[in-house]
Amino acid sequence: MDQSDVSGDLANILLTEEQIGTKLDEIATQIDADYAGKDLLLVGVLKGAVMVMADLARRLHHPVQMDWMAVSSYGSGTKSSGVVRILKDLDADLTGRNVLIVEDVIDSGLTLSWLVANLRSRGPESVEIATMLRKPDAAKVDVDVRYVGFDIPNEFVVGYGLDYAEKYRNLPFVGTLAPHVYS
Ligand SMILES: O=P(O)(O)OC[C@H]1O[C@H](OP(=O)(O)OP(=O)(O)O)[C@H](O)[C@@H]1O
Ligand code: HPA
Ligand SMILES: [Mg+2]
Repeated sequence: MDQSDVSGDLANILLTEEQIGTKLDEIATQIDADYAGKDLLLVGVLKGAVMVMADLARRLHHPVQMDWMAVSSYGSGTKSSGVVRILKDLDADLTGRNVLIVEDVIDSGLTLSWLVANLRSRGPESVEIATMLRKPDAAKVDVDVRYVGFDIPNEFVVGYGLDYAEKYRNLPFVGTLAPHVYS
């Protein structure tokens, strides 16, 4: 998709590519310190976390393994259904592992609270969360998050992995959509 094709669809740019990169540098430094000398398995949640996983993992000075899960609660809409389905499970056995879930956004929190409980039941040493975005005003359940990029307003956002009806994931920044896109 040529980005000029979607520029008319955006109402506002919330986070620039540069702001995202600076924040990832900070989070990577913290993760390196917190997991020094420890095994670490990064679990990316498809598809939204692809960008943050790729950019964060490359900033770590730490030997990590990477695995992926696909769960879906949003389908093609802008509201969580609250029903989480596993579309693709992990390949890795979590027994005794330090797991860091990597997410693009925590909105209602329903996906992550379900996922953390699911992964904790598999016998890991630890399960923590790193998310690029969090919407405090949208929280329906409390989720304990170790690493947060940005707390953002309760608006539907796209870009940097986040989609609306599978579009806009490849934008290098995070923005809100113009109202005409929804109608
Ligand atoms: O906190 P919640 O309200 O549960 O929302 C967060 C989840 O919703 C999005 O995934 P989505 O189901 O849209 O799948 P996708 O990553 O493939 O777009 C996002 O990537 C999170 O996984
Ligand atoms: O704001 C959002 N944008 C895209 N996908 C999402 N999934 C949960 N919240 C969002
Ligand atoms: Mg989505």
